[in-house]
Amino acid sequence: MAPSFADGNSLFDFVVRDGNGVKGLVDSGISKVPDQYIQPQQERIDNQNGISHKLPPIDLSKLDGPNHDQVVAEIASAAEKLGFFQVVNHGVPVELLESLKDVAHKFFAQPPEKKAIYCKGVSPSPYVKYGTSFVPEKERALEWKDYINMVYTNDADALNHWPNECKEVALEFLNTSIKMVRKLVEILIGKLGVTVEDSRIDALTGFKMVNMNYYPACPNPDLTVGVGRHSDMGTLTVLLQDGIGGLYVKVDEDIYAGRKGDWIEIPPIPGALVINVGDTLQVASNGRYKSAEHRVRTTSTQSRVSIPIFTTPKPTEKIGPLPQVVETDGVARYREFAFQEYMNNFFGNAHDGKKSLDFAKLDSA
Ligand SMILES: O=C(O)CCC(=O)C(=O)O
Ligand SMILES: [Fe+2]
Repeated sequence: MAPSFADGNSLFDFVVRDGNGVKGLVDSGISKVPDQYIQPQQERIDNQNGISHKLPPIDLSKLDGPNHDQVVAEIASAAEKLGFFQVVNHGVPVELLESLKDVAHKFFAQPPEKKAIYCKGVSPSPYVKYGTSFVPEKERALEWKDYINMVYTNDADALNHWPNECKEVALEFLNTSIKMVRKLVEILIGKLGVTVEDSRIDALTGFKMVNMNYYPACPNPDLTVGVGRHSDMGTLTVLLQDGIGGLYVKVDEDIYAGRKGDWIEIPPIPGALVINVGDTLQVASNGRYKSAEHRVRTTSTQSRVSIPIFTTPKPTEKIGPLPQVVETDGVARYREFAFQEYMNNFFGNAHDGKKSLDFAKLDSA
């Protein structure tokens, strides 16, 4: 029977506090979205006008052949302009991508009480958190998304702490992706004209987590968002999306004539992974690479899953523009900060586009 949410508090308690999530809300039999999910007009996503990102995915196997330099140039150009690109032949087995989507669906199909054990404050592990929306306490309108977040420290911890339903596949995804991430960061740092020892690459990617996002089918997709406008806080994100679509990126540079400020869809490509630049890489490159503002639409017909790996510095790491880049540019556009401070600011506010970067911006930015 559909629960009655006489006031906003009881809905919040049901969805957030008791861990039923949006999935629980939909399963309770609602026929329209509750007011708490209705986005202000300017945040709603009109999918009629969207254009699709037509650039072909970058074939990473070509890094080992005669076209190495051209592929390097494509990667750097994508990171400078859109901050988003797709890759194939990335070293992550394609069958693993299928298993990941399956286990994500299986995890969220469990009864709420099986997932709620991982809610913030009660989770048996500091490495696992299940939740809904982004920071529900701070949001004007909630996001139509449930998620599980798994922090990586080492393989043994992951196998001991992460949920049984998904730990093996999620760990293999992380371990195979991380090799590609290191290669991409090396390439991007190299293209800045900087020689950075391995340790600096470790510093930029020393903290890793895997999320599984679940977006239930939504009765009013035109009123809601799956994820609101934001950029990711870390260095690079590797994202597996399923075939449903709905991931949009804001065009910041004039890469599509006259399209600056528009949103373009990153279309699902079977076997491909999506890579996007996060705020940390924008800061480290002194603004040369762009963290991409992105958001996710909901659909009325099917539930969607996505599985991102976030690579970020360790919380204790000091982050700022790389000194050699500042020297070349003649100006530092961002200040130095401990990454923990950046995280506190990021998770202390609702999603609001690229506002997260204001925390580090200097007047010269
Ligand atoms: O679901 C997606 O396609 C993107 C999710 C996302 O942007 C995030 O989890 O930060
Ligand atoms: Fe994101």
